Order: sequence, then C-alpha cells, then structure tokens
Amino acid sequence: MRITEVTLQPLRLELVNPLKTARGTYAAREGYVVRLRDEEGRVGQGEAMPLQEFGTESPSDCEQALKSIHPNQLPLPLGEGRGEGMCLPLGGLSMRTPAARHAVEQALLDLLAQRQGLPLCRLLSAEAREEIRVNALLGAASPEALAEESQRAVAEGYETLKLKVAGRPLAEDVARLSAVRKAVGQTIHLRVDANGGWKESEAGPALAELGEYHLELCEQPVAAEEHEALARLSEHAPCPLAADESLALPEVVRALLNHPRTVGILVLKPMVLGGLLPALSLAREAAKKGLDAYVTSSLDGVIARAGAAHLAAALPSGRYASGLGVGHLFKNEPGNHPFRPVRGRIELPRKPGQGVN
Ligand SMILES: O=C(O)CCC(=O)c1ccccc1C(=O)O
Ligand SMILES: [Mg+2]
Repeated sequence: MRITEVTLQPLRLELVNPLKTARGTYAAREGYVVRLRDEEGRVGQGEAMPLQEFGTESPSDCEQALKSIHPNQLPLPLGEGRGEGMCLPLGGLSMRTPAARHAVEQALLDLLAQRQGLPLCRLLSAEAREEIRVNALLGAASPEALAEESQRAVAEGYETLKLKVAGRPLAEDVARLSAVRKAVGQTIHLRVDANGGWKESEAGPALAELGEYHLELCEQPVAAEEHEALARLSEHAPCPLAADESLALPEVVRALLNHPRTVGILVLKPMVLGGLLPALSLAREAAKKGLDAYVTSSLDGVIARAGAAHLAAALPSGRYASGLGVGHLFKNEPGNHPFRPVRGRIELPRKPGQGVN
C-alpha cells in the first residue's frame, strides 16, 4: 500500500450543554480529521481530538505534528496480515503526540481493513463481537433532573448509566445517586466517575456512602498518579475501581499491571493511548493478569468514536459497556450514521473498513 495524499480538515464540535466534570467544564472540542488516499483511490479516515488535561498533547502540538506528516513518511510495511498485536510505525509520529498518532493510525487501519475486505473490528480480532453495549452519560445537575434523564435513558434501552461525581459536596452526590437509583430500580448498572476529584481521605467515605446505591464501578476516584492510594481503596471499596486518567502515565500503567489488585478495570481512551492498537495491546496484556477493560471516547467526534467502537468489539472481554454514547451531546453531530446507539447498543457495520462516510 502506498499513500498518495494526506489531507487535514479542522473539526470543531460544540456541545449542546457544557459537560461538567471534576476536572473542568467542556463547551466545545477542537481537532482534525485526517484523510489518507492510497494508490488505488481508497480513502481512510482518522480523527485527532486532543484533550490535554487527560494526557494528550496540546492542540497546537497536535496540529504541528499532523502538518509535518507527508505521504512518503508513511511507508506501511504492513504485509497483508491481521492487525493483531502489531504497532504501526508512523513516520515521525510518536507517543508524545498521542492524538495525532491516533488519527494517522486510525486512517491507516481503515485503509488496511478496506483493502482486506474486513470490517475494522475483524482486522483487530478474528473473534470480534457483532455489537457492543454502551452506557448513557447522565449530564443533568439536580437530583430531579437526573431522575428524569435516567428514566429517559432506561426507556430508550440503556442498561448502564454513568454519572460524574466529586467536585461538589458528598451530600449532593449522595442525593443525585439516590435519585437515579430510585428512578431506575435495582437492575440497571450505575457507574460513577470521580475524574480524580477526591483525596484518598475523601474517597474512602464517599465510596462507602455511594456504595449504598449499588455501584457497578467507580472510575478514577483519586488523582492519576496515586496508584498506591487506588490499591488501598480497592481493599475496602464496595465496587470495582477503574483506572482512567492513570493510563496516561506509563509508569502508573506498569504499576497497575505489576500489581493487578490495584484496580479491577482499565478505561481505554484510544486518543490518550496513541491509537487503537496500543489500546488493544494494553487490554490483552491486562486480561492475562485478570484485569478487565472497556473503551470510552474523550468526547470525540463520530470518526474517533467509530474506531473506538470497532476496538470495543475486538476487546478480549465485552463484560463492561463502552462509553461511546455521547453523540447527542454535540450540536453538529451528523444525523444518520451506524455509530448512534439504538436501545443502548451499537451494531458494528459489516462492510469493509470502519464504515464511516
Ligand atoms: O464514558 C462516557 O460515557 C463518556 C466519556 C467521558 O466520561 C469522558 C469524556 C471526556 C473526558 C473524560 C471522560 C472520562 O471518562 O473521564
Ligand atoms: Mg473517566
């Protein structure tokens, strides 16, 4: 395969309502769509949507990295084998610019899958699932509005709901979670995401109190680097803990894999991990150590979420729902595409490539 043309298109995603997390509030996202054309005229697409506070490069470093690539820097010694376990050499793009690397790798994988006549998920794994379950991300602030929002999600068919916690008094989070649990009943999975917003001394009591409402898991209760606190919290927590922001720190990833009871689950953000293949390799290594994993977007556009959905279908385990149901949060989300969840599920397109036009 030879790349004959690289094009970059700026992409700006405005949120309908700003999303509040313990790390900050997001009103819009900015990045690039990368398109690669091969010598036979096929086009592969990838997205770079940097989110620096979650461990990607800055928007300007991302832009600079993308503008530096050139078709003949993408030599693609890919053979025609499967994508399993491999890491694409991407010219000058390193893990120091993970979002830029993500975009180029994704576009190449899209092309490779098209050339092989396989859906991307089957290129990633021969055992890929045909559909994935996704969680609904609840954005409302007050208990009353949350109760309503969660009932709507459940009526739509979602079986897993995710709620941002921390960054506000614990009593408020207790009232919010209690309202959601009361509104949806006992069988729905409720996960919370603290985005590292608690100190260890706050996280213990918070998990104990919120655990009363039966949690599926808690993402990142304490700051990314605090893996020893995660290990101590896991001993007493009422639910599995999941590492999310921690995965942006390679030395913490090593610690989590070397001490597999630190957390039970890894939250894979391909944009932060530098691509779909690094994320898949991490999930496979984690699975060998008894750790589960699921995929979420970092509030990405539809192209990045498409790649992430194919990755989710290819993970060793499909036990946990993916965090890819965020399209409705954006004002300019394209209307009709296969990555919009229906009844809380995304069915992967069966056509070759990733299936985004
Ligand atoms: O998981 C989801 O449903 C949405 C993804 C999400 O919550 C998120 C979005 C942007 C940045 C960070 C995070 C996060 O999971 O912490
Ligand atoms: Mg998270």
